[in-house]
Amino acid sequence: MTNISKYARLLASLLGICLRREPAVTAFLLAAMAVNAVAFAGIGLALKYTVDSMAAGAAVSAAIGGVLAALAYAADRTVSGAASAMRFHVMEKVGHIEIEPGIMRASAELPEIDHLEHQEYLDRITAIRGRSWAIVGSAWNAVEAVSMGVRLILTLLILGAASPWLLLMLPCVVLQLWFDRRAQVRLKRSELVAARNQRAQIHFFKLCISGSAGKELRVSGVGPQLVDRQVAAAEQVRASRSRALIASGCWRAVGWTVFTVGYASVIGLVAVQVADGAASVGDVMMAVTIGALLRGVLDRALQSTSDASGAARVLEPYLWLREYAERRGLSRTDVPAPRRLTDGITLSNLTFSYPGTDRNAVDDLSVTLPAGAVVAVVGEYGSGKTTLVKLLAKLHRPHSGRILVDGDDLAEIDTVAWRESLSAAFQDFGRYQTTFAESIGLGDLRHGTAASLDAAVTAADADELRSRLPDGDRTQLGSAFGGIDLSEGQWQKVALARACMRPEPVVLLLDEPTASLDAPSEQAVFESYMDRAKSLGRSIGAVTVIVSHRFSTVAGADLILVMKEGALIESGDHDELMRSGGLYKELFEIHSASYLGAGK
Ligand SMILES: Nc1ncnc2c1ncn2[C@@H]1O[C@H](COP(=O)(O)OP(=O)(O)OP(=O)(O)O)[C@@H](O)[C@H]1O
Repeated sequence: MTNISKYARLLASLLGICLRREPAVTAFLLAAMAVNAVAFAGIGLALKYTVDSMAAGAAVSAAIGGVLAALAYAADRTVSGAASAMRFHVMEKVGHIEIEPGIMRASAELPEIDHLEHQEYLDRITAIRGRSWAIVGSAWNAVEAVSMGVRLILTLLILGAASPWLLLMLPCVVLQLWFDRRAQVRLKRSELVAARNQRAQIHFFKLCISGSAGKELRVSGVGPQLVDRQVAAAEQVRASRSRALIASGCWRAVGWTVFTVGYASVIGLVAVQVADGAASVGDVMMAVTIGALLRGVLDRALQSTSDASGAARVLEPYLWLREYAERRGLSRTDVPAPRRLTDGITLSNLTFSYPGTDRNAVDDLSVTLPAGAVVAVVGEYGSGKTTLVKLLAKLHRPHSGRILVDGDDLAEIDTVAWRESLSAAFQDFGRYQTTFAESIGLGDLRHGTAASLDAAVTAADADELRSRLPDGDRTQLGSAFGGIDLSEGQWQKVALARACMRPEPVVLLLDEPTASLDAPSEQAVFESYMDRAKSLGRSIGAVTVIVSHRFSTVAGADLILVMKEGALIESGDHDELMRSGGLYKELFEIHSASYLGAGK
Protein backbone atom coordinates (compact mmCIF):
# COMPACT_ATOMS: atom_id res chain seq x y z
CA MET A 1 0.00 0.00 0.00
CA THR A 2 1.40 3.44 -0.91
CA ASN A 3 2.05 6.00 1.79
CA ILE A 4 -0.70 8.29 0.45
CA SER A 5 -3.35 5.60 0.60
CA LYS A 6 -2.11 4.58 4.08
CA TYR A 7 -2.47 8.18 5.33
CA ALA A 8 -5.85 8.53 3.61
CA ARG A 9 -7.10 5.36 5.32
CA LEU A 10 -5.72 6.53 8.66
CA LEU A 11 -7.42 9.95 8.33
CA ALA A 12 -10.68 8.26 7.38
CA SER A 13 -10.40 5.94 10.37
CA LEU A 14 -9.70 8.91 12.68
CA LEU A 15 -12.84 10.64 11.40
CA GLY A 16 -14.70 7.35 11.92
CA ILE A 17 -13.54 7.30 15.56
CA CYS A 18 -14.71 10.92 16.01
CA LEU A 19 -18.08 9.96 14.56
CA ARG A 20 -18.37 6.97 16.89
CA ARG A 21 -17.31 8.87 20.03
CA GLU A 22 -19.04 12.20 19.32
CA PRO A 23 -21.65 11.58 16.58
CA ALA A 24 -23.60 14.83 17.00
CA VAL A 25 -20.57 17.12 17.25
CA THR A 26 -18.79 15.39 14.36
CA ALA A 27 -21.87 15.66 12.16
CA PHE A 28 -22.14 19.35 13.09
CA LEU A 29 -18.46 19.93 12.24
CA LEU A 30 -18.77 18.25 8.85
CA ALA A 31 -21.90 20.30 8.12
CA ALA A 32 -20.10 23.45 9.28
CA MET A 33 -17.22 22.80 6.88
CA ALA A 34 -19.73 22.31 4.04
CA VAL A 35 -21.48 25.58 4.98
CA ASN A 36 -18.10 27.35 5.13
CA ALA A 37 -17.27 26.06 1.67
CA VAL A 38 -20.39 27.52 0.02
CA ALA A 39 -21.55 30.40 2.25
CA PHE A 40 -18.83 32.72 1.05
CA ALA A 41 -19.86 32.37 -2.60
CA GLY A 42 -23.46 32.81 -1.42
CA ILE A 43 -22.63 36.21 0.08
CA GLY A 44 -21.22 37.42 -3.27
CA LEU A 45 -24.14 36.11 -5.29
CA ALA A 46 -26.74 37.54 -2.91
CA LEU A 47 -25.06 40.96 -2.98
CA LYS A 48 -24.95 40.95 -6.77
CA TYR A 49 -28.64 40.00 -6.83
CA THR A 50 -29.50 42.81 -4.38
CA VAL A 51 -27.64 45.50 -6.30
CA ASP A 52 -28.93 44.35 -9.70
CA SER A 53 -32.50 44.27 -8.32
CA MET A 54 -32.08 47.77 -6.95
CA ALA A 55 -30.75 48.96 -10.29
CA ALA A 56 -33.82 47.39 -11.94
CA GLY A 57 -36.11 49.05 -9.39
CA ALA A 58 -37.26 45.70 -7.93
CA ALA A 59 -37.39 46.67 -4.26
CA VAL A 60 -38.79 43.34 -2.97
CA SER A 61 -36.16 41.29 -4.80
CA ALA A 62 -33.49 43.68 -3.54
CA ALA A 63 -34.74 43.23 0.02
CA ILE A 64 -34.78 39.43 -0.37
CA GLY A 65 -31.25 39.55 -1.78
CA GLY A 66 -30.15 41.71 1.17
CA VAL A 67 -31.66 39.27 3.66
CA LEU A 68 -30.02 36.31 1.89
CA ALA A 69 -26.63 38.06 1.90
CA ALA A 70 -27.00 38.79 5.63
CA LEU A 71 -28.04 35.18 6.31
CA ALA A 72 -25.12 33.78 4.32
CA TYR A 73 -22.74 36.09 6.17
CA ALA A 74 -24.21 35.25 9.59
CA ALA A 75 -24.17 31.51 8.81
CA ASP A 76 -20.54 31.69 7.77
CA ARG A 77 -19.45 33.59 10.92
CA THR A 78 -21.64 31.77 13.45
CA VAL A 79 -20.82 28.34 12.14
CA SER A 80 -17.05 29.08 12.01
CA GLY A 81 -17.02 30.35 15.61
CA ALA A 82 -18.97 27.40 17.01
CA ALA A 83 -17.05 24.89 14.88
CA SER A 84 -13.61 25.93 16.07
CA ALA A 85 -14.59 25.49 19.75
CA MET A 86 -16.22 22.12 19.06
CA ARG A 87 -13.30 20.96 16.99
CA PHE A 88 -10.98 21.40 19.98
CA HIS A 89 -13.44 19.51 22.15
CA VAL A 90 -13.51 16.52 19.76
CA MET A 91 -9.74 16.58 19.27
CA GLU A 92 -9.12 16.52 23.02
CA LYS A 93 -11.76 13.95 23.82
CA VAL A 94 -10.89 11.49 21.07
CA GLY A 95 -7.18 12.12 21.64
CA HIS A 96 -7.39 11.30 25.33
CA ILE A 97 -9.84 8.43 25.32
CA GLU A 98 -8.91 6.66 22.09
CA ILE A 99 -5.55 7.67 20.69
CA GLU A 100 -3.49 8.00 23.88
CA PRO A 101 -4.68 4.69 25.36
CA GLY A 102 -4.00 3.14 21.93
CA ILE A 103 -0.41 4.38 22.08
CA MET A 104 -0.07 3.06 25.65
CA ARG A 105 -1.46 -0.30 24.53
CA ALA A 106 0.94 -0.37 21.59
CA SER A 107 3.69 -0.40 24.19
CA ALA A 108 2.37 -2.05 27.34
CA GLU A 109 0.53 -4.91 25.68
CA LEU A 110 3.37 -6.09 23.48
CA PRO A 111 4.47 -9.46 24.82
CA GLU A 112 8.19 -8.71 24.53
CA ILE A 113 10.28 -5.72 25.55
CA ASP A 114 12.60 -5.34 22.54
CA HIS A 115 10.75 -2.17 21.52
CA LEU A 116 11.70 -0.43 24.78
CA GLU A 117 15.33 -0.69 23.70
CA HIS A 118 14.66 0.05 20.02
CA GLN A 119 15.86 3.55 19.08
CA GLU A 120 13.42 3.94 16.18
CA TYR A 121 10.52 3.04 18.47
CA LEU A 122 11.63 5.40 21.24
CA ASP A 123 12.11 8.30 18.80
CA ARG A 124 8.57 7.89 17.54
CA ILE A 125 7.10 7.68 21.02
CA THR A 126 8.91 10.93 21.86
CA ALA A 127 7.55 12.57 18.68
CA ILE A 128 3.93 11.93 19.63
CA ARG A 129 4.07 11.99 23.42
CA GLY A 130 1.36 14.38 24.66
CA ARG A 131 0.25 15.08 21.07
CA SER A 132 -2.67 12.70 20.73
CA TRP A 133 -4.93 15.72 20.10
CA ALA A 134 -2.71 16.70 17.14
CA ILE A 135 -3.16 13.24 15.61
CA VAL A 136 -6.94 13.71 15.64
CA GLY A 137 -6.47 17.36 14.59
CA SER A 138 -4.65 16.25 11.46
CA ALA A 139 -7.82 14.53 10.20
CA TRP A 140 -9.76 17.75 10.73
CA ASN A 141 -7.01 19.79 9.04
CA ALA A 142 -7.44 17.58 5.98
CA VAL A 143 -11.22 18.12 5.98
CA GLU A 144 -10.68 21.85 6.39
CA ALA A 145 -8.17 21.90 3.53
CA VAL A 146 -10.78 20.30 1.26
CA SER A 147 -13.46 22.74 2.47
CA MET A 148 -11.17 25.75 1.89
CA GLY A 149 -10.19 24.43 -1.55
CA VAL A 150 -13.86 24.18 -2.53
CA ARG A 151 -14.48 27.67 -1.13
CA LEU A 152 -11.64 29.09 -3.21
CA ILE A 153 -12.70 27.30 -6.40
CA LEU A 154 -16.34 28.47 -6.02
CA THR A 155 -15.19 32.03 -5.39
CA LEU A 156 -13.02 32.03 -8.51
CA LEU A 157 -15.83 30.48 -10.57
CA ILE A 158 -18.25 33.23 -9.52
CA LEU A 159 -15.74 35.98 -10.15
CA GLY A 160 -14.78 34.49 -13.54
CA ALA A 161 -18.43 34.16 -14.54
CA ALA A 162 -19.08 37.83 -13.73
CA SER A 163 -16.04 39.02 -15.64
CA PRO A 164 -12.85 37.16 -16.66
CA TRP A 165 -10.94 40.33 -15.64
CA LEU A 166 -11.84 39.58 -12.05
CA LEU A 167 -9.65 36.48 -12.14
CA LEU A 168 -6.67 38.85 -12.25
CA MET A 169 -7.35 39.47 -8.59
CA LEU A 170 -5.88 36.05 -7.86
CA PRO A 171 -2.28 36.93 -8.88
CA CYS A 172 -2.63 40.25 -6.96
CA VAL A 173 -3.59 38.33 -3.82
CA VAL A 174 -0.87 35.71 -4.35
CA LEU A 175 1.77 38.46 -4.68
CA GLN A 176 0.53 40.23 -1.55
CA LEU A 177 0.67 36.98 0.41
CA TRP A 178 4.17 36.27 -0.88
CA PHE A 179 5.39 39.68 0.35
CA ASP A 180 3.60 39.10 3.64
CA ARG A 181 5.38 35.75 4.12
CA ARG A 182 8.74 37.39 3.43
CA ALA A 183 7.96 39.94 6.13
CA GLN A 184 7.13 37.16 8.61
CA VAL A 185 10.29 35.21 7.77
CA ARG A 186 12.37 38.35 8.34
CA LEU A 187 10.81 38.87 11.78
CA LYS A 188 11.28 35.21 12.75
CA ARG A 189 14.91 35.26 11.70
CA SER A 190 15.56 38.33 13.81
CA GLU A 191 13.95 36.62 16.83
CA LEU A 192 16.38 33.71 16.47
CA VAL A 193 19.32 36.09 16.34
CA ALA A 194 17.96 38.10 19.27
CA ALA A 195 17.44 34.94 21.35
CA ARG A 196 21.18 34.46 21.80
CA ASN A 197 21.63 37.99 23.10
CA GLN A 198 18.55 37.67 25.26
CA ARG A 199 20.02 34.59 26.93
CA ALA A 200 23.23 36.56 27.50
CA GLN A 201 21.20 39.42 29.06
CA ILE A 202 19.47 36.99 31.43
CA HIS A 203 22.76 35.30 32.26
CA PHE A 204 24.50 38.59 33.19
CA PHE A 205 21.49 39.75 35.19
CA LYS A 206 21.36 36.49 37.16
CA LEU A 207 25.10 36.63 37.86
CA CYS A 208 24.74 40.13 39.33
CA ILE A 209 22.00 39.08 41.74
CA SER A 210 23.19 35.55 42.48
CA GLY A 211 24.24 34.63 45.98
CA SER A 212 26.78 32.04 44.85
CA ALA A 213 28.59 34.30 42.35
CA GLY A 214 28.22 37.38 44.60
CA LYS A 215 31.41 36.82 46.60
CA GLU A 216 33.64 36.28 43.56
CA LEU A 217 32.04 39.23 41.82
CA ARG A 218 32.95 41.57 44.65
CA VAL A 219 36.48 40.24 45.10
CA SER A 220 37.27 40.50 41.39
CA GLY A 221 35.42 43.81 40.94
CA VAL A 222 33.88 42.52 37.72
CA GLY A 223 30.35 43.80 38.55
CA PRO A 224 30.42 47.02 36.45
CA GLN A 225 31.70 45.08 33.43
CA LEU A 226 28.83 42.64 33.71
CA VAL A 227 26.39 45.53 33.74
CA ASP A 228 28.08 46.99 30.62
CA ARG A 229 27.86 43.62 28.86
CA GLN A 230 24.23 43.29 29.81
CA VAL A 231 23.53 46.74 28.32
CA ALA A 232 25.47 45.86 25.14
CA ALA A 233 23.47 42.64 24.74
CA ALA A 234 20.19 44.52 25.29
CA GLU A 235 21.24 47.10 22.71
CA GLN A 236 21.96 44.36 20.17
CA VAL A 237 18.53 42.83 20.78
CA ARG A 238 16.86 46.19 20.29
CA ALA A 239 18.88 47.06 17.17
CA SER A 240 18.27 43.70 15.52
CA ARG A 241 14.53 43.91 16.26
CA SER A 242 14.29 47.46 14.91
CA ARG A 243 16.06 46.49 11.69
CA ALA A 244 13.74 43.50 11.29
CA LEU A 245 10.63 45.62 11.97
CA ILE A 246 11.66 48.18 9.36
CA ALA A 247 12.53 45.51 6.78
CA SER A 248 9.32 43.56 7.36
CA GLY A 249 7.29 46.80 7.27
CA CYS A 250 8.83 47.53 3.83
CA TRP A 251 7.99 44.03 2.54
CA ARG A 252 4.39 44.46 3.74
CA ALA A 253 4.07 47.94 2.25
CA VAL A 254 5.26 46.70 -1.15
CA GLY A 255 2.82 43.78 -0.94
CA TRP A 256 -0.18 45.95 -0.13
CA THR A 257 0.81 48.47 -2.83
CA VAL A 258 0.91 45.72 -5.44
CA PHE A 259 -2.45 44.42 -4.20
CA THR A 260 -4.09 47.87 -4.10
CA VAL A 261 -2.90 48.84 -7.58
CA GLY A 262 -3.97 45.46 -9.00
CA TYR A 263 -7.30 45.46 -7.16
CA ALA A 264 -8.16 49.02 -8.22
CA SER A 265 -7.15 48.28 -11.82
CA VAL A 266 -9.33 45.16 -11.97
CA ILE A 267 -12.32 47.01 -10.51
CA GLY A 268 -11.65 49.81 -13.00
CA LEU A 269 -11.68 47.29 -15.88
CA VAL A 270 -15.01 45.85 -14.68
CA ALA A 271 -16.42 49.38 -14.31
CA VAL A 272 -15.53 49.95 -17.97
CA GLN A 273 -17.41 46.72 -18.81
CA VAL A 274 -20.42 48.05 -16.88
CA ALA A 275 -20.30 51.25 -18.91
CA ASP A 276 -20.21 49.11 -22.06
CA GLY A 277 -23.16 47.06 -20.77
CA ALA A 278 -21.04 43.86 -20.61
CA ALA A 279 -21.37 43.61 -16.81
CA SER A 280 -23.88 44.75 -14.22
CA VAL A 281 -23.46 47.11 -11.26
CA GLY A 282 -24.08 44.03 -9.11
CA ASP A 283 -20.96 42.45 -10.63
CA VAL A 284 -18.90 45.46 -9.50
CA MET A 285 -20.41 45.28 -6.03
CA MET A 286 -19.67 41.56 -5.82
CA ALA A 287 -16.15 42.08 -7.12
CA VAL A 288 -15.45 44.82 -4.55
CA THR A 289 -16.73 42.68 -1.65
CA ILE A 290 -15.39 39.30 -2.62
CA GLY A 291 -12.14 40.68 -4.01
CA ALA A 292 -11.40 42.40 -0.70
CA LEU A 293 -12.04 39.14 1.18
CA LEU A 294 -10.29 36.89 -1.36
CA ARG A 295 -6.97 37.40 0.38
CA GLY A 296 -8.35 35.89 3.61
CA VAL A 297 -9.82 32.93 1.73
CA LEU A 298 -6.58 32.14 -0.07
CA ASP A 299 -4.58 32.60 3.14
CA ARG A 300 -6.82 30.13 5.01
CA ALA A 301 -6.73 27.66 2.11
CA LEU A 302 -2.91 27.78 2.03
CA GLN A 303 -2.67 27.56 5.83
CA SER A 304 -4.99 24.56 6.13
CA THR A 305 -3.22 22.79 3.25
CA SER A 306 0.14 23.37 4.90
CA ASP A 307 -1.27 22.21 8.29
CA ALA A 308 -2.66 19.09 6.62
CA SER A 309 0.61 18.28 4.89
CA GLY A 310 2.59 19.06 8.09
CA ALA A 311 0.45 16.46 9.86
CA ALA A 312 2.89 13.80 8.62
CA ARG A 313 5.06 14.81 11.58
CA VAL A 314 2.62 13.15 13.96
CA LEU A 315 0.91 10.73 11.59
CA GLU A 316 4.06 8.96 10.44
CA PRO A 317 5.18 8.00 13.99
CA TYR A 318 1.61 7.06 14.94
CA LEU A 319 1.18 4.86 11.87
CA TRP A 320 4.59 3.30 12.39
CA LEU A 321 3.79 2.45 16.01
CA ARG A 322 0.43 0.93 15.05
CA GLU A 323 2.05 -1.23 12.39
CA TYR A 324 4.83 -2.25 14.78
CA ALA A 325 2.26 -3.21 17.42
CA GLU A 326 0.32 -5.22 14.82
CA ARG A 327 3.46 -7.07 13.73
CA ARG A 328 4.76 -7.75 17.23
CA GLY A 329 1.43 -8.08 19.03
CA LEU A 330 0.46 -10.97 21.24
CA SER A 331 -0.64 -14.12 19.47
CA ARG A 332 -2.23 -16.67 21.75
CA THR A 333 -1.51 -20.40 21.39
CA ASP A 334 -3.32 -23.42 22.77
CA VAL A 335 -0.27 -24.96 24.45
CA PRO A 336 -0.93 -24.46 28.18
CA ALA A 337 1.70 -23.56 30.74
CA PRO A 338 2.48 -26.40 33.17
CA ARG A 339 1.09 -26.21 36.71
CA ARG A 340 3.94 -28.37 38.02
CA LEU A 341 7.30 -29.46 36.65
CA THR A 342 8.51 -33.02 36.60
CA ASP A 343 11.70 -32.89 34.48
CA GLY A 344 12.61 -29.22 34.55
CA ILE A 345 13.69 -26.58 32.05
CA THR A 346 16.26 -27.39 29.39
CA LEU A 347 18.11 -24.65 27.57
CA SER A 348 19.48 -25.92 24.30
CA ASN A 349 22.07 -23.88 22.35
CA LEU A 350 20.32 -20.71 23.45
CA THR A 351 21.67 -17.58 21.70
CA PHE A 352 20.49 -13.98 21.82
CA SER A 353 21.94 -10.56 20.97
CA TYR A 354 20.31 -7.16 21.50
CA PRO A 355 19.21 -5.22 18.43
CA GLY A 356 21.98 -2.99 17.10
CA THR A 357 24.75 -5.00 18.79
CA ASP A 358 27.03 -7.59 17.22
CA ARG A 359 27.91 -9.45 20.43
CA ASN A 360 25.82 -12.31 21.78
CA ALA A 361 24.51 -11.41 25.22
CA VAL A 362 23.70 -15.11 25.67
CA ASP A 363 25.90 -17.36 23.57
CA ASP A 364 25.10 -20.98 22.70
CA LEU A 365 24.02 -21.81 26.24
CA SER A 366 22.96 -25.39 26.99
CA VAL A 367 22.03 -26.65 30.46
CA THR A 368 19.16 -28.32 32.32
CA LEU A 369 17.58 -26.65 35.34
CA PRO A 370 16.14 -29.67 37.17
CA ALA A 371 12.59 -29.57 38.54
CA GLY A 372 12.54 -28.44 42.17
CA ALA A 373 16.03 -26.89 42.02
CA VAL A 374 17.24 -23.53 43.23
CA VAL A 375 19.60 -22.35 40.50
CA ALA A 376 21.97 -19.44 41.07
CA VAL A 377 23.50 -17.52 38.17
CA VAL A 378 26.77 -15.71 38.79
CA GLY A 379 29.37 -13.96 36.68
CA GLU A 380 31.01 -10.62 36.14
CA TYR A 381 29.07 -7.49 35.16
CA GLY A 382 27.60 -7.77 31.68
CA SER A 383 28.08 -11.54 31.45
CA GLY A 384 24.45 -12.17 30.39
CA LYS A 385 22.74 -13.12 33.68
CA THR A 386 19.83 -10.68 33.37
CA THR A 387 19.42 -11.52 29.70
CA LEU A 388 19.04 -15.20 30.59
CA VAL A 389 16.34 -14.33 33.13
CA LYS A 390 14.52 -12.22 30.52
CA LEU A 391 14.64 -15.07 28.00
CA LEU A 392 13.08 -17.37 30.59
CA ALA A 393 10.30 -14.82 31.11
CA LYS A 394 9.77 -14.66 27.30
CA LEU A 395 10.60 -10.94 27.34
CA HIS A 396 12.88 -11.48 24.33
CA ARG A 397 12.81 -14.13 21.61
CA PRO A 398 16.01 -16.18 21.36
CA HIS A 399 17.75 -15.81 18.00
CA SER A 400 18.50 -19.48 17.96
CA GLY A 401 18.23 -22.47 20.27
CA ARG A 402 15.27 -23.44 22.40
CA ILE A 403 13.94 -23.46 25.93
CA LEU A 404 12.08 -26.68 26.71
CA VAL A 405 9.74 -26.74 29.68
CA ASP A 406 9.13 -30.36 30.60
CA GLY A 407 9.74 -31.10 26.92
CA ASP A 408 7.43 -28.38 25.52
CA ASP A 409 9.05 -25.58 23.53
CA LEU A 410 8.58 -22.33 25.47
CA ALA A 411 8.07 -20.50 22.15
CA GLU A 412 4.91 -22.58 21.64
CA ILE A 413 3.55 -22.20 25.17
CA ASP A 414 0.88 -19.50 25.46
CA THR A 415 2.69 -16.35 26.64
CA VAL A 416 -0.12 -15.10 28.88
CA ALA A 417 -0.46 -18.49 30.58
CA TRP A 418 3.33 -18.74 30.99
CA ARG A 419 3.54 -15.30 32.59
CA GLU A 420 0.73 -16.22 34.98
CA SER A 421 2.73 -19.20 36.16
CA LEU A 422 5.81 -17.09 36.94
CA SER A 423 6.86 -14.91 39.81
CA ALA A 424 9.57 -12.41 39.06
CA ALA A 425 11.47 -9.72 40.92
CA PHE A 426 13.77 -7.64 38.75
CA GLN A 427 16.74 -5.45 39.48
CA ASP A 428 14.97 -2.44 37.93
CA PHE A 429 11.60 -2.82 39.63
CA GLY A 430 8.52 -0.64 39.15
CA ARG A 431 7.46 2.01 41.64
CA TYR A 432 3.67 2.13 41.41
CA GLN A 433 2.36 5.26 43.08
CA THR A 434 -0.88 3.75 44.35
CA THR A 435 -1.87 2.50 47.79
CA PHE A 436 0.41 0.04 49.58
CA ALA A 437 -2.13 -2.79 49.15
CA GLU A 438 -2.68 -2.10 45.45
CA SER A 439 1.00 -1.76 44.73
CA ILE A 440 1.57 -5.27 46.12
CA GLY A 441 -1.75 -6.74 44.94
CA LEU A 442 -0.77 -5.98 41.33
CA GLY A 443 1.42 -9.07 41.62
CA ASP A 444 -1.62 -11.33 41.32
CA LEU A 445 -4.60 -9.47 39.89
CA ARG A 446 -6.59 -12.64 39.23
CA HIS A 447 -6.30 -14.64 42.45
CA GLY A 448 -4.85 -12.25 45.05
CA THR A 449 -6.55 -12.31 48.47
CA ALA A 450 -6.03 -10.54 51.78
CA ALA A 451 -4.32 -13.69 53.08
CA SER A 452 -1.92 -13.87 50.13
CA LEU A 453 -1.14 -10.15 50.65
CA ASP A 454 -0.21 -10.85 54.31
CA ALA A 455 1.97 -13.79 53.30
CA ALA A 456 3.67 -11.76 50.54
CA VAL A 457 4.43 -8.87 52.91
CA THR A 458 5.98 -11.27 55.42
CA ALA A 459 7.99 -13.09 52.74
CA ALA A 460 9.47 -9.74 51.66
CA ASP A 461 10.34 -8.81 55.28
CA ALA A 462 8.03 -5.80 54.86
CA ASP A 463 5.92 -6.26 58.06
CA GLU A 464 7.75 -3.49 59.88
CA LEU A 465 7.34 -1.10 56.93
CA ARG A 466 3.63 -1.96 56.83
CA SER A 467 3.19 -1.33 60.57
CA ARG A 468 4.64 2.19 60.19
CA LEU A 469 2.34 3.30 57.37
CA PRO A 470 0.05 6.15 58.54
CA ASP A 471 -3.09 4.78 56.85
CA GLY A 472 -2.16 1.12 56.92
CA ASP A 473 -2.66 -0.76 53.65
CA ARG A 474 -4.54 2.22 52.20
CA THR A 475 -1.54 4.52 52.53
CA GLN A 476 -0.80 6.26 49.26
CA LEU A 477 2.78 5.63 48.16
CA GLY A 478 4.94 8.20 46.40
CA SER A 479 4.93 11.98 46.59
CA ALA A 480 3.50 12.54 43.08
CA PHE A 481 -0.06 12.11 44.43
CA GLY A 482 0.43 13.46 47.92
CA GLY A 483 1.49 10.13 49.43
CA ILE A 484 4.47 9.20 51.54
CA ASP A 485 7.80 8.80 49.87
CA LEU A 486 9.72 5.57 50.38
CA SER A 487 13.44 4.95 50.46
CA GLU A 488 14.98 2.86 47.68
CA GLY A 489 15.12 -0.17 49.98
CA GLN A 490 11.44 0.28 51.01
CA TRP A 491 10.36 0.47 47.37
CA GLN A 492 12.32 -2.71 46.75
CA LYS A 493 10.51 -4.47 49.60
CA VAL A 494 7.18 -3.49 48.05
CA ALA A 495 8.39 -4.91 44.72
CA LEU A 496 9.57 -8.10 46.43
CA ALA A 497 6.22 -8.52 48.17
CA ARG A 498 4.51 -8.04 44.80
CA ALA A 499 6.66 -10.84 43.40
CA CYS A 500 5.47 -13.13 46.24
CA MET A 501 1.76 -12.67 45.54
CA ARG A 502 1.32 -15.68 43.29
CA PRO A 503 0.88 -18.64 45.60
CA GLU A 504 2.21 -21.42 43.38
CA PRO A 505 4.50 -20.20 40.61
CA VAL A 506 6.29 -22.96 38.70
CA VAL A 507 9.21 -20.64 38.01
CA LEU A 508 10.55 -17.97 40.37
CA LEU A 509 12.88 -15.46 38.75
CA LEU A 510 14.89 -13.28 41.10
CA ASP A 511 17.33 -10.89 39.45
CA GLU A 512 19.38 -9.15 42.14
CA PRO A 513 16.19 -8.81 44.15
CA THR A 514 17.83 -7.32 47.23
CA ALA A 515 20.38 -4.91 45.75
CA SER A 516 18.87 -1.90 47.58
CA LEU A 517 18.41 -3.59 50.96
CA ASP A 518 20.62 -3.34 54.03
CA ALA A 519 22.45 -6.50 55.13
CA PRO A 520 19.98 -7.68 57.87
CA SER A 521 16.97 -7.17 55.56
CA GLU A 522 18.74 -8.96 52.75
CA GLN A 523 19.49 -11.91 55.01
CA ALA A 524 15.86 -12.07 56.21
CA VAL A 525 14.48 -11.82 52.68
CA PHE A 526 16.82 -14.49 51.34
CA GLU A 527 16.03 -16.91 54.11
CA SER A 528 12.33 -16.45 53.49
CA TYR A 529 12.76 -16.74 49.72
CA MET A 530 14.88 -19.87 50.03
CA ASP A 531 12.31 -21.49 52.32
CA ARG A 532 9.57 -20.66 49.85
CA ALA A 533 11.63 -21.81 46.85
CA LYS A 534 12.48 -25.13 48.49
CA SER A 535 8.93 -25.74 49.63
CA LEU A 536 7.55 -24.96 46.11
CA GLY A 537 10.31 -27.13 44.66
CA ARG A 538 9.16 -30.06 46.77
CA SER A 539 5.43 -29.55 46.21
CA ILE A 540 5.20 -28.66 42.49
CA GLY A 541 8.76 -29.04 41.20
CA ALA A 542 9.12 -25.24 40.88
CA VAL A 543 12.45 -24.01 39.56
CA THR A 544 13.94 -20.90 41.16
CA VAL A 545 16.52 -18.90 39.22
CA ILE A 546 18.36 -16.36 41.29
CA VAL A 547 20.93 -13.86 40.04
CA SER A 548 23.09 -12.49 42.80
CA HIS A 549 26.47 -11.00 43.49
CA ARG A 550 26.23 -12.18 47.10
CA PHE A 551 28.18 -15.39 47.16
CA SER A 552 27.00 -16.26 50.66
CA THR A 553 23.49 -16.60 49.17
CA VAL A 554 24.63 -18.35 46.04
CA ALA A 555 26.56 -21.03 47.92
CA GLY A 556 23.34 -22.63 49.17
CA ALA A 557 21.89 -23.19 45.66
CA ASP A 558 21.43 -26.69 44.21
CA LEU A 559 23.02 -25.66 40.96
CA ILE A 560 25.27 -22.70 40.20
CA LEU A 561 25.77 -21.44 36.63
CA VAL A 562 28.88 -19.34 36.03
CA MET A 563 28.63 -17.07 33.00
CA LYS A 564 31.28 -15.15 31.12
CA GLU A 565 30.63 -13.00 28.03
CA GLY A 566 27.29 -14.68 27.46
CA ALA A 567 28.60 -18.25 27.65
CA LEU A 568 28.18 -20.82 30.40
CA ILE A 569 31.72 -21.65 31.48
CA GLU A 570 31.13 -23.66 34.68
CA SER A 571 28.24 -25.34 36.43
CA GLY A 572 27.75 -27.48 39.52
CA ASP A 573 27.11 -27.00 43.21
CA HIS A 574 29.32 -24.89 45.47
CA ASP A 575 31.62 -27.73 46.57
CA GLU A 576 32.14 -29.02 43.04
CA LEU A 577 32.94 -25.57 41.72
CA MET A 578 35.34 -24.81 44.56
CA ARG A 579 37.13 -28.08 43.89
CA SER A 580 37.44 -27.42 40.18
CA GLY A 581 39.32 -24.16 40.95
CA GLY A 582 37.87 -22.08 38.09
CA LEU A 583 36.29 -18.62 37.85
CA TYR A 584 33.69 -19.39 40.52
CA LYS A 585 36.40 -20.16 43.09
CA GLU A 586 38.23 -16.97 42.12
CA LEU A 587 35.09 -14.81 42.41
CA PHE A 588 34.05 -16.49 45.65
CA GLU A 589 37.43 -15.84 47.23
CA ILE A 590 37.53 -12.21 46.07
CA HIS A 591 34.06 -11.71 47.49
CA SER A 592 34.85 -13.42 50.80
CA ALA A 593 38.04 -11.34 51.18
CA SER A 594 36.28 -8.03 50.48
CA TYR A 595 33.45 -9.03 52.79
CA LEU A 596 35.87 -9.76 55.65
CA GLY A 597 38.07 -6.78 54.75
CA ALA A 598 35.08 -4.50 55.06
CA GLY A 599 34.69 -5.87 58.59
CA LYS A 600 31.17 -7.07 57.96
N1 LIG B 1 19.13 -3.25 26.19
C1 LIG B 1 20.34 -3.60 25.79
N2 LIG B 1 20.77 -3.21 24.58
C2 LIG B 1 21.99 -3.56 24.15
N3 LIG B 1 22.85 -4.31 24.86
C3 LIG B 1 22.45 -4.71 26.07
C4 LIG B 1 21.19 -4.39 26.59
N4 LIG B 1 21.07 -4.93 27.82
C5 LIG B 1 22.23 -5.59 28.04
N5 LIG B 1 23.05 -5.45 27.00
C6 LIG B 1 24.38 -6.05 26.85
O1 LIG B 1 24.24 -7.46 26.94
C7 LIG B 1 25.27 -8.01 27.71
C8 LIG B 1 24.66 -8.82 28.86
O2 LIG B 1 23.95 -7.92 29.70
P1 LIG B 1 23.19 -8.42 30.99
O3 LIG B 1 22.43 -7.27 31.54
O4 LIG B 1 22.46 -9.65 30.68
O5 LIG B 1 24.43 -8.76 31.93
P2 LIG B 1 24.43 -9.09 33.48
O6 LIG B 1 25.38 -10.21 33.66
O7 LIG B 1 23.07 -9.25 34.00
O8 LIG B 1 25.07 -7.75 34.05
P3 LIG B 1 24.89 -7.09 35.52
O9 LIG B 1 25.53 -8.01 36.50
O10 LIG B 1 25.62 -5.80 35.38
O11 LIG B 1 23.42 -6.93 35.75
C9 LIG B 1 26.14 -6.86 28.17
O12 LIG B 1 27.24 -6.77 27.30
C10 LIG B 1 25.26 -5.65 28.02
O13 LIG B 1 26.03 -4.52 27.70
